[in-house]
Amino acid sequence: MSDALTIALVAHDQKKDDMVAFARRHTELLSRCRLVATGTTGGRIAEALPTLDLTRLRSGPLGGDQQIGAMIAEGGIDALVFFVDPLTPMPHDVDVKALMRLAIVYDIPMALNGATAEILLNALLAQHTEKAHA
Ligand SMILES: O=C(CO)COP(=O)(O)O
Repeated sequence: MSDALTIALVAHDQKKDDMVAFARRHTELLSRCRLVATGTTGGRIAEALPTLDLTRLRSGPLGGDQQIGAMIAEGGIDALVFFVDPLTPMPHDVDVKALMRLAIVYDIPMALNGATAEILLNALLAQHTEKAHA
């Protein structure tokens, strides 16, 4: 799995069920990737899909978003799926913004809602399959 893609998965509390459902729908592709996730999101995904290769970082409000941002800056993340809750104020809003900002700075494919995440994952799958057959 040395050339496996590394995908970061993050979801705010109101979006965690959606993230688990998303991961379930895409278990086939995700099982061929390395996954990193913020703490609680990662816990929920690992509980539902224990066979995935998933590294849990700190919880978002305790630095998990920043850890993923640092990984992006170091070239360690190929795509970010971040299910954002736009209706709830967050104490770590600055961290959320900083993570999105770094994904933009480093031009990392970033999906912030379910519809875009579906398109992103399908595109990654097509790209990766193409590469594997090149
Ligand atoms: O708060 C988050 C992203 O900003 C997500 O963190 P958790 O996955 O630990 O809930």
